[in-house]
Amino acid sequence: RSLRLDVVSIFPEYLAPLDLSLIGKARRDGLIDLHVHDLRDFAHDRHRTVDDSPYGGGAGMVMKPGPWSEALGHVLAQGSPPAEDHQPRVPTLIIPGPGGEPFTQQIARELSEEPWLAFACGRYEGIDERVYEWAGERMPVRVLSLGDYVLNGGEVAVLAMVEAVARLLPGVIGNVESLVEESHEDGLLEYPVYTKPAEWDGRAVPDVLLGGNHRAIAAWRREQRIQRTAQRRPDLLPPTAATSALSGLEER
Ligand SMILES: Oc1ccccc1-c1ccno1
Repeated sequence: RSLRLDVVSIFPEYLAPLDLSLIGKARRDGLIDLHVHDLRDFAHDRHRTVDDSPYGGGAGMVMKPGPWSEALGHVLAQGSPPAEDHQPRVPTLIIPGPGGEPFTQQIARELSEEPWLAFACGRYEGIDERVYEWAGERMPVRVLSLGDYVLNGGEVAVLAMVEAVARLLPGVIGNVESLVEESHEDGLLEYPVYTKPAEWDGRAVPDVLLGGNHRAIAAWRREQRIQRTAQRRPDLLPPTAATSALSGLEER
């Protein structure tokens, strides 16, 4: 199964890291087909203008609708005529933004099932609202946020989302078992990990991990995940589990 990715940005070189390491190998292996488009190629005035001052006043600049509709129209055109292997003719468009739905591992899993994703990287104070309407009439659109903080643009968010999605594709990650016991895979944070030497800086590795009792190791790791989640991310635990896990901590 291969994933087609289209990214539209005024800083296409920002997406260069996608050529490296895992994603780069996945591209060379044909698992990912990445196309980065420069939004300015779709701004036809002499200065290739992509932004202008906001109606209603206010600070900053807003990205103009025209170039976006041309760029996204160009992306859509890559899907017709219908691909011979019955790929859907439209991508799911992801628009990163601070006001979006929180991007989670669950959403990464959903997106990794899609054959075609497009990403629109907004800069400045955002993209003219009519672009969201225009796009929503032509393809599924999801506005997603990496977290509750402000970036200068969507490129960093796209790098993170593409990595989170691509690593779930079969064949991108070598050992698939590492995909199972990681943070957020089943709603819990990951357990602490150790490697040689068995004693370092006067600090020992928990005895249970040095023995061969795999049942005891699995139980210890499960307990660590629950405790660590209760300490750092009680919001991930159902209320009763959070308090009982924490009360277990207080007694120690
Ligand atoms: O702050 C942003 C500006 C543009 C595009 C995305 C973001 C953002 C912030 C958090 N997640 O995405």
